[in-house]
Amino acid sequence: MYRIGQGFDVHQFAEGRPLIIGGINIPYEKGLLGHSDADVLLHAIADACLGAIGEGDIGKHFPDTDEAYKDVDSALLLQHVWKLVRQHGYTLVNVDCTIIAQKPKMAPHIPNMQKRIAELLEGDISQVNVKATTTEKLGFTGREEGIAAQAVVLLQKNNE
Ligand SMILES: Nc1ccn([C@@H]2O[C@H](COP(=O)(O)O)[C@@H](O)[C@H]2O)c(=O)n1
Ligand SMILES: C[C@@]1(CO)OP(=O)(O)OP(=O)(O)OC[C@H]1O
Repeated sequence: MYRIGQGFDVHQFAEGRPLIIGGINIPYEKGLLGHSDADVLLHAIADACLGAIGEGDIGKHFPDTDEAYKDVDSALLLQHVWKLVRQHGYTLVNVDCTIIAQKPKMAPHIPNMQKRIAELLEGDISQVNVKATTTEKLGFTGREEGIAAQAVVLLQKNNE
C-alpha cells in the first residue's frame, strides 16, 4: 500500500536570524523569520509526511501559539512527525523537494541537506532529492523577501 503527500511552506527573510534550511546552517547575511527556527524545507517535508498519512499539518501538531515551539529546532518536529508515520506502519520510498530562493546559492549545501533529511526519515541518501530554483527575480522570492519550499513524499506500508 502506497500513500503520497505534498507540502509547501514560505518564510520571510529577517535580519539577525540564522538561515537554516534542510537542517543545515547556511552562512548568509540574513535568516528566516518564524515561531520555530523557520526551516522552510523541513516544514514542507513534515507537511508532506502528515498529508500522506492523513494527519493534517504541522500547524495542527505544533501550534505557533505554543511557547514550547518558540525557536524550536525543526528537525525535532520532523522527527516527531516521522514517528507518527512509523506508527501508521509506513516507511519511506522517496522524497523530492524544491527550494525556491533567488539567493543564496543552495547547490553547495544540498548534499548535506540530503544526508540530514535521510537521517531524519530513517532512509538512505538515495531516497532523498533536493533541488533549488530561482524565480528569475519575479515575485516575493525573486525580490528576496523570503524563501519557499515544496516537497512530495511517497510512503509504503511494508508487505502491502
Ligand atoms: N537559490 C538557488 C537557486 C538555484 N540554484 C541552482 O541554480 C540552477 C539554476 O537556477 P534557475 O532558477 O536559473 O533555473 C538551479 O538548477 C540550481 O541548481 C541554487 O543552487 N540555489
Ligand atoms: C512550526 C511552527 C511552530 O513553531 O511555527 P513557524 O516556525 O511559524 O512555522 P510555520 O511554517 O508557520 O508552521 C507551523 C508552526 O506552528
